[in-house]
Amino acid sequence: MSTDSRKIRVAVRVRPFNQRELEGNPRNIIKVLDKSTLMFDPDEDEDEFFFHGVKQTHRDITKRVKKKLTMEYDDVFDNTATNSDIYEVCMQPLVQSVMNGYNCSVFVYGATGAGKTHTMLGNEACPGITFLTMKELFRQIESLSEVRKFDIGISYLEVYNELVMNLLTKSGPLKLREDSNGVVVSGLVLKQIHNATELLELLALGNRNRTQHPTDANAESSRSHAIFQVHIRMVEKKTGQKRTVKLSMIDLAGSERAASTKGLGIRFKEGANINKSLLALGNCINKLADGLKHIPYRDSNLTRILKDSLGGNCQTVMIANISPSSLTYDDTYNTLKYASRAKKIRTNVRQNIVPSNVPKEFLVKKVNEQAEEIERLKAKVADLEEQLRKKEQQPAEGSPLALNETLLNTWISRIDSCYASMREALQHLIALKSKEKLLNMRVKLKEQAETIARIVTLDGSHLNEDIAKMEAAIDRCGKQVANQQADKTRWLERFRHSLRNRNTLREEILQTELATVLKGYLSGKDAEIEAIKSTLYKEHVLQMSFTYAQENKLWHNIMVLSGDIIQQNYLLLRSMDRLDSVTHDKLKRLVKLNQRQRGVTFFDDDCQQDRNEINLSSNSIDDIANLSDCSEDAVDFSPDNKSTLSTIGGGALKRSKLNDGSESESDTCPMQAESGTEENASERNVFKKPKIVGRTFSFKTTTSSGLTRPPISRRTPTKQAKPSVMATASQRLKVPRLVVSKTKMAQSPSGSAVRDENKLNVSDESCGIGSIANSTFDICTSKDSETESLFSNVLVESNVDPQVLDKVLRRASMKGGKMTLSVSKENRKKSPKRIDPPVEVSIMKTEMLYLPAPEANEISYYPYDTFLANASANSVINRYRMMKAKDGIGSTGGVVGGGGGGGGVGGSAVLPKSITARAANNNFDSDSDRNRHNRLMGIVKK
Ligand SMILES: Nc1ncnc2c1ncn2[C@@H]1O[C@H](COP(=O)(O)OP(=O)(O)OP(=O)(O)O)[C@@H](O)[C@H]1O
Repeated sequence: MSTDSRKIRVAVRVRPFNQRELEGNPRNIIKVLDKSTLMFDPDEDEDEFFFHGVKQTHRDITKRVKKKLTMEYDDVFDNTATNSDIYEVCMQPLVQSVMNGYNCSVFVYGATGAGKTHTMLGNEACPGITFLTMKELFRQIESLSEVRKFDIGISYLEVYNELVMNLLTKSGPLKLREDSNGVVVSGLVLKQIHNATELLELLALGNRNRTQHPTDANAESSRSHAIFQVHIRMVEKKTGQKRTVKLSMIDLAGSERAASTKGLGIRFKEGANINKSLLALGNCINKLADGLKHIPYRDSNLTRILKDSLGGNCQTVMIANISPSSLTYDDTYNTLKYASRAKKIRTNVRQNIVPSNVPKEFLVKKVNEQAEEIERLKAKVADLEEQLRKKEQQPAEGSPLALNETLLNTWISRIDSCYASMREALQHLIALKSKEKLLNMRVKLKEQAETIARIVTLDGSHLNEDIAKMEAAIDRCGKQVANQQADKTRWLERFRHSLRNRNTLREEILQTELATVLKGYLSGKDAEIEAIKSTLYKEHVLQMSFTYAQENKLWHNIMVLSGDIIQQNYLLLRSMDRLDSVTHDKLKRLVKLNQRQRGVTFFDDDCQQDRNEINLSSNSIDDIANLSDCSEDAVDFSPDNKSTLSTIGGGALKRSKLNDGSESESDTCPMQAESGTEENASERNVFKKPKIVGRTFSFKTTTSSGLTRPPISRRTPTKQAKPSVMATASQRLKVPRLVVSKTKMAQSPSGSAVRDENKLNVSDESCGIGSIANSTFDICTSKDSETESLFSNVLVESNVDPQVLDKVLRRASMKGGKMTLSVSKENRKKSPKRIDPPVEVSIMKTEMLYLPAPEANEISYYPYDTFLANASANSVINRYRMMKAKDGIGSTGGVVGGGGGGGGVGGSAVLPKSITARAANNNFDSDSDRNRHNRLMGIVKK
């Protein structure tokens, strides 16, 4: 139901001079200028006056100065206008509104004898607007009778001396009350009419009952306010929609001053009441015109009845009747002023639709339709808002930001394509290497089997045949390896080519203004490559482990069967007393070997050379399983690259099984091949597997050149006060170290005592495994919480029986900067009390945790997830926009959060600033904060 705000339509009707006025030769004070304008108190038309033939222009100073007020209204009717004219202009539109369901009202205002009743009721020859309106109303009702059902009831009231009377029944006074529909006259019974003729009869009846007294101004002066109301109820036959409307036609009593009526006694009193109600009406009109909220409708019964018409849900027309005679100068002037004020009043009009008789189904349907409409509009609004938001976010075409984004997208697609080709080459290369390693391992295992087959044969009849089969299988493996060499070389070349492209691209990017943003993206791409590599390594190791496990199972069965046969033969020979000393010795050695396998094996220094030989052999099982020679580490961690673009920690740690750092494979690592200068190689950080000195638990860092590297603790911003240490640290890979809490003198191969703080001396052979158990080692000499976190996930490898080792590992714990390896009493009982040769234990895996590098040339390590999240082109663009917004682009340190190393890893910008900042200060509120930080920053080295 729409509500419309409309002004009151104000018309002014000027009646002709009546007989009395004409007799008094009055002056015309109204000059109608056009259909909406009149002039009040115009100049008089004067005859030209000539004196001695000369026109006299001087004014008659005895005459009053005229007001000459030009006033504008909606309609102005001069003295020639008929009631029909008034009806057509003012009332016909109202009739249409009534039929559309709007309340309407019209009231005539003016001094006594101004023509109000004439306008409203007229006479037989000239019917008033009430009759004409009702006639038209009935005509329209007739034409709509097919689709609507109408009920029409009328009431005719008068307000006389503040009393409300029913003119049709001459009963009263009636009381007024207000309900939701507005002001209602209590006990008012509507008279039903069916045509305009019936109306005329009722109007005549009502007028006869109306209080009238002759005044000086009007012989038939109406001394009351007459209110004629038509109540129409319309019901749509099809839908049941109901409308109830009210048309009010009000003939007000004369607004003249009491003096003009020259009334005395009762006349004076009624005049005072008339003026009181009209004064209240005037107040209401004034306040409504001023837009005030409180309107004093209750000041009089007239204003209470007119409340709807003036300020409610009603289309209202006010017809101000005036006399042109100068005799009513003041009354006319007041009427015009009121009319002008009333022009400013606005009413809120709405259709009075009451769907009370509508079927329920229809209402449900309507409600559903409207609910759908609301949802549709809501979705549309949301859609439009989203479009608007996007549009606002989009940089204007041609703006520097838009241009830079175009450039950024170009760079991103170049980077994507470069890394895609690198990824493809890497995947093929690693797959080929993995296959080659697997084949080599099979060859090795078959050779071992061949050796055993030559020994374990029943009569030698099938030996040659079996050996030939094995040889053929070995040959086939060898051929497969040879066949894929060409492929391997091709993919290696492509990989190297893509690496060169990447390096060139990096150099180019560094020259651009977008370097700061793109460095982070590049790092993310490096992380992707690293992640792919890790996945492929994992698959390779799983495959190798499976093959190895199958082989072990076979060997286990062979050993069980062999042991059974040997036992039986031994007992047989002994019972026959045929056991010679040589066989007996062999059996004793076998038993001893078997015992050693169950216990812990210690290697003497004498074994070191053999061990090295094993490790150096490209055919060793360990080496075959190791794919680390496909690593890109050497490239990423060369000093040169540190100063440009750092990569993530995939290459942070390279563990070599070689003491001298040389590669065991004939084909060098592709990554190393790119940047593998000798100098770089010497700087490469290699976790060297420890030399075994007695029962030494050793762990130290060396360079590949064999030089012992000074222990490097993780650099943190809090250590920036030590520039000498930091300068070294920033150039090198940060490697944690274990330091023995009570350093003992280790035995060198030559027997001389060597002090090595990086080794844990457990040479007390009386302890055996028990010495490892419950041992506590300090983590780094300078204990600090950060170094501790470096070792938060330590795995230990040993030559101890895997089952025992496993039990030890399960009890390896870290607490307060100490690492404790412990076995339960139960396990210790099972373990041999004394073990010879010595235990070899080395750190296999640690969880390496690094903080972001605070300086441009620092290497930083970030978790894959962080980089992968950062690797999307969108995120780069978003970051770029963010930076642009902060005006930080182009500045070296503007992007990077925390340490602010612009030349470092841009990826750190994705870290929560609070964390990086606190990390930079090494200032964590709690352990959980530190752990959270470590999780964000950590990389598990595998
Ligand atoms: N436009 C008109 N044309 C011809 N005669 C008119 C016109 N207006 C009024 N008259 C005549 O003027 C006389 C007074 O008019 P009317 O009774 O309508 O005045 P009124 O404003 O109703 O006065 P009151 O307030 O005292 O009732 C009537 O005889 C009426 O016929």
